[in-house]
Amino acid sequence: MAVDHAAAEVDHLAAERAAARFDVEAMKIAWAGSRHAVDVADRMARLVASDPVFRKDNRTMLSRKDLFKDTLRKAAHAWKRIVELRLTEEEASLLRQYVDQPGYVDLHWGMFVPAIKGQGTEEQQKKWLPLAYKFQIIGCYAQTELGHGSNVQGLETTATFDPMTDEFVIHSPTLTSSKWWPGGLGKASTHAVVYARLITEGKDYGIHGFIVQLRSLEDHSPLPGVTLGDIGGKFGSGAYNSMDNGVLRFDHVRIPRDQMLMRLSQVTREGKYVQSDVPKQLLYGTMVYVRQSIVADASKALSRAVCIAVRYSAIRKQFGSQDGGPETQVLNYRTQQSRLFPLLASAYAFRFVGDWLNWLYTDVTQKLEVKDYSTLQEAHACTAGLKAVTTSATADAIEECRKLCGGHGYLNSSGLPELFAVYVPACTYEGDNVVLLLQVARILMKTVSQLTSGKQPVGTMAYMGKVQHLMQSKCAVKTEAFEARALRMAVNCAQNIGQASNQEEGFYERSPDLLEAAVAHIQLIIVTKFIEKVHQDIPGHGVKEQLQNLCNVYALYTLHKHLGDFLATGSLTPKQGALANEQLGKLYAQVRPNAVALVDAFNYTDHYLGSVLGRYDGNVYPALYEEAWKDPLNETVVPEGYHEYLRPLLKQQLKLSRL
Ligand SMILES: CCCCCCCC/C=C\CCCC(=O)SCCNC(=O)CCNC(=O)[C@H](O)C(C)(C)COP(=O)(O)OP(=O)(O)OC[C@H]1O[C@@H](n2cnc3c(N)ncnc32)[C@H](O)[C@@H]1OP(=O)(O)O
Ligand SMILES: Cc1cc2nc3c(=O)[nH]c(=O)nc-3n(C[C@H](O)[C@H](O)[C@H](O)COP(=O)(O)OP(=O)(O)OC[C@H]3O[C@@H](n4cnc5c(N)ncnc54)[C@H](O)[C@@H]3O)c2cc1C
Repeated sequence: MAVDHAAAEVDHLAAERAAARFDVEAMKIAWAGSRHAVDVADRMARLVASDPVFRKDNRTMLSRKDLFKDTLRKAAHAWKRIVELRLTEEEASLLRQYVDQPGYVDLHWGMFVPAIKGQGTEEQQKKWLPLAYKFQIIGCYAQTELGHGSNVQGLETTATFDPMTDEFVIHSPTLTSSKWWPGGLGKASTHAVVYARLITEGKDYGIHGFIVQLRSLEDHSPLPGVTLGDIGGKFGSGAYNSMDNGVLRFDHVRIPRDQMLMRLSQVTREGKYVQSDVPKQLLYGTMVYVRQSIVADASKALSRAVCIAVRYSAIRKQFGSQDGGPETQVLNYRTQQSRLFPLLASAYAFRFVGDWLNWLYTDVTQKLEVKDYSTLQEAHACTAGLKAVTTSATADAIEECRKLCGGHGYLNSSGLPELFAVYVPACTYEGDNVVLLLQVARILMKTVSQLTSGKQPVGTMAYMGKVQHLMQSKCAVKTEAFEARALRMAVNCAQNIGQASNQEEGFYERSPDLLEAAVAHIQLIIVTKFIEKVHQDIPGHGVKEQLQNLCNVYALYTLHKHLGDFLATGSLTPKQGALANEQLGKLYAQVRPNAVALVDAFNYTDHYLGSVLGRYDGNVYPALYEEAWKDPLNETVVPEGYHEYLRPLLKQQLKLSRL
């Protein structure tokens, strides 16, 4: 009798869900942060999923032009719904997230508005923010240039004050000074916050922000002296190609003096440069804000990929059939578990560290308001380091999830190729990950150098104050091993740098080791924040136990992967390393029956997941089969080009064979 495999697969997910040993509804709350957060996210996700304008299953088949127009349409429709339904800021931001298509609105809300809020005076905020809030202007963040991105101090665009007219003259003096990359700039934005070298009274005062109008509010044409366009197609189909990353050149464009963002410093009517009594690093505040939100996004992207891979691994069967019975679910293979479960644990780890980072950011912002700058360095180190570590891990993990799904993972309909293509630039934008880790390393070296002077490190560096203990002990406790590893790596670097002829040369020579020391420090933060989370009161049957397991998986997997560091620094013995690996195997066995329910707790709709492999109902094979027929190539049975290229070839071969 023929077996209906498709029906059997659907039952399989039901069986997986029934086998879970914890309360999934309670885990949804632990993941989202509160009952309210679950409810509002659920409502917004369903609103988007049920609206045909937000359809995205055909996205990878659209031409660039159609894709961009589709993005404009979705953004306009989203705004219409936000206004009609009088959505709150929280609801509106979730709605945009679930629309799930990069576009100019991300930069408008994510960078243009925050830049004005952070760097504009109250008066400037009063003038510009209402326009931005009502979409009477569309803004982008124009910092990076063709020749300089990482090195912000190296930007070349100039803003020269003209006291005769009380204006700044914005100019692109070279090809390499062309603004290059800003999202939303290419086709949509009417305005930009432009970063340029401020020159007044013949002196260059370095990089400052200016609000510059780029396009007419009447017909969207570029204003005189402004040349701009899109920089061209990007990696992958669909993916980030919905975004109009742009190029922009200025030919002596004049703006009123009061369009310089003047919260951090001012230029007077006479052209005098006046520095406010705030640290100049606040110029980088928008980047700090976005870096912390990128950490939160890492857990979203990673959890989507993991959700697809876990559900599909429960459906997919290969080998192991006994007497014609069913084959083995690939999720039962130990290798599949050892590749997949650390990624599941990382999704939870990044979620919780992201929540903590959001708290830290809010705390720093409140302190800044009362001119307390004491935690600015901590905020910079944590946002930069966590952004780098979580995005690199997530990009690698999405690709691993694609491989975990075998051949079908390579199909666009699996959702994984597009997810990877959209996600991978996060390793570069908002600070190249290596450049950001080197910032963390600089702060680590500074902290180590201050240890001898008796200055007690604070915040996430506080563990370095236990230097005497951590440099000597063998570590029995997990966190202590992570602390010892991070501290010893940093101290080793500092000692090696100390032997160089000068500090900068030493830093340069030792930069590969410094990167690893920075990663070790950041991984310690992630492990610590996960442990702190599981020590909290977490309601719901079995929820705390599951999170404890995942926390152990994350810590032991990280330890296993970086065992070389732990052994080389003497933070663990080889025997401890082997025991940790043994323990990891046992933990995977505990995760196994709960895996499907643990990804259900992310509470993603099929629309948001965008994957035939990750469908909630597990009905993978009929969906894959159906999806294939939707490809434009299948619109005709005989392909276009047959008469031109295939038929003559085949006829020719036929003639030759008759000879
Ligand atoms: C919810 C909404 C989210 C929406 C998000 C939408 C996502 C859309 C997708 C993509 C958007 C992408 C946008 C972009 O990419 S915008 C461009 C981003 N560009 C960068 O990130 C550039 C990276 N480079 C830098 O940040 C800097 O150049 C630098 C690497 C930090 C070096 O700067 P600089 O040369 O000035 O500084 P030094 O290294 O000499 O350091 C001097 C001291 O300053 C301290 N420092 C540096 N940065 C900061 C900071 N951000 N905050 C606080 N302090 C900082 C540094 O530690 C030094 O301190 P010291 O005490 O030693 O003097
Ligand atoms: C999709 C996307 C969207 C973007 N959106 C915006 C936007 O909206 N607005 C905006 O202003 N910009 C935007 N950017 C630009 C982005 O911020 C920069 O690309 C990023 O900061 C990296 O800078 P870079 O391109 O100059 O890289 P580079 O610095 O040229 O990096 C090249 C290589 O050099 C290495 N490197 C650089 N400096 C050092 C160093 N000191 N030590 C060791 N190695 C080093 C890097 O690790 C990297 O391997 C976007 C970029 C992308 C890809």
